[in-house]
Amino acid sequence: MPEAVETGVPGGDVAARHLRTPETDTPVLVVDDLVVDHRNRSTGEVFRAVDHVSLRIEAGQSVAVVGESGSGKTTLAMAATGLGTRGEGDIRLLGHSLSSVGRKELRRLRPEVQVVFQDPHGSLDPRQSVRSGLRELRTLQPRRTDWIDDTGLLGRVRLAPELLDRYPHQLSGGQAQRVCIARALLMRPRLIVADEPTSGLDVSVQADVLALLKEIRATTGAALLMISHDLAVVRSVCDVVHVMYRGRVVESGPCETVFATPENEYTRELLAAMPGARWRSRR
Ligand SMILES: Nc1ncnc2c1ncn2[C@@H]1O[C@H](COP(=O)(O)OP(=O)(O)OP(=O)(O)O)[C@@H](O)[C@H]1O
Repeated sequence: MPEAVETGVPGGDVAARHLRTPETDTPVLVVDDLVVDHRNRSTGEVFRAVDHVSLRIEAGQSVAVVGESGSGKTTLAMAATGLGTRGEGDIRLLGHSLSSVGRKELRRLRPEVQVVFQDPHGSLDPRQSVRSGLRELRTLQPRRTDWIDDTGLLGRVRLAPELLDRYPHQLSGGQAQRVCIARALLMRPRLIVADEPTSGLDVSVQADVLALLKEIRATTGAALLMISHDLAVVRSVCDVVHVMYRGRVVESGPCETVFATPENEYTRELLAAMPGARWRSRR
């Protein structure tokens, strides 16, 4: 069941009310027995990056995939959202199976998933000002994006309107990531995938960006799939965690349970080795 989420939106905020997605019982994402192989271009060797993984994200839920570098988190997220190598297994996005959906339907579904990447500057076109980048999105999706103007949108991610005329190289890492989040928000997605959204940022702005993602989830009702190696980040943002090790999900459950009483040896090692360990020992 989708959880009840307070919008926290002031009464007069028409744009925010329009933004909020309708509650629905259809899970945003269901991944069933996904297998993704990568082939090494020079040796031809096949490497199994995702090995029979299943997971489910309900409407409005906040789900994390954690694991060390190379464990297959990004491959899983990209395949599961139809944005990367598809692999084998069934993936249902908003109730539509990606293996049977037609091109037109896929085009309609695409904007429902927005990805925020680790490197905000790498995600933005260096030749486009913030304003012209937003204009391009509005041209591509006029009806989806007409709920708010540029100034209002930047306000939602706590950026001053003056930044509209800046180019990516004129933005700090934190500002650029907020622009990326604004671009995602503009599309009114049902699922936001955040792939290590704070690991390229100064420590001083990491907490602000996480707080912003949490707020956007609460005010829009969008589900969140957070990819991270940082357990402290996951704990502060997510309800449910899946722990990945060498392409497999080795443990899943509510964050509080998995972090307090990890059952898998690898999860215990992660907790001991990562910043989350400090959090646990402080409790
Ligand atoms: N396009 C590709 N071609 C070949 N191998 C790939 C490709 N993409 C990823 N891999 C390999 O698949 C494995 C999983 O990579 P993936 O990026 O999904 O892991 P990850 O857990 O997200 O790691 P990181 O946090 O470092 O991004 C790694 O060994 C990686 O080298």
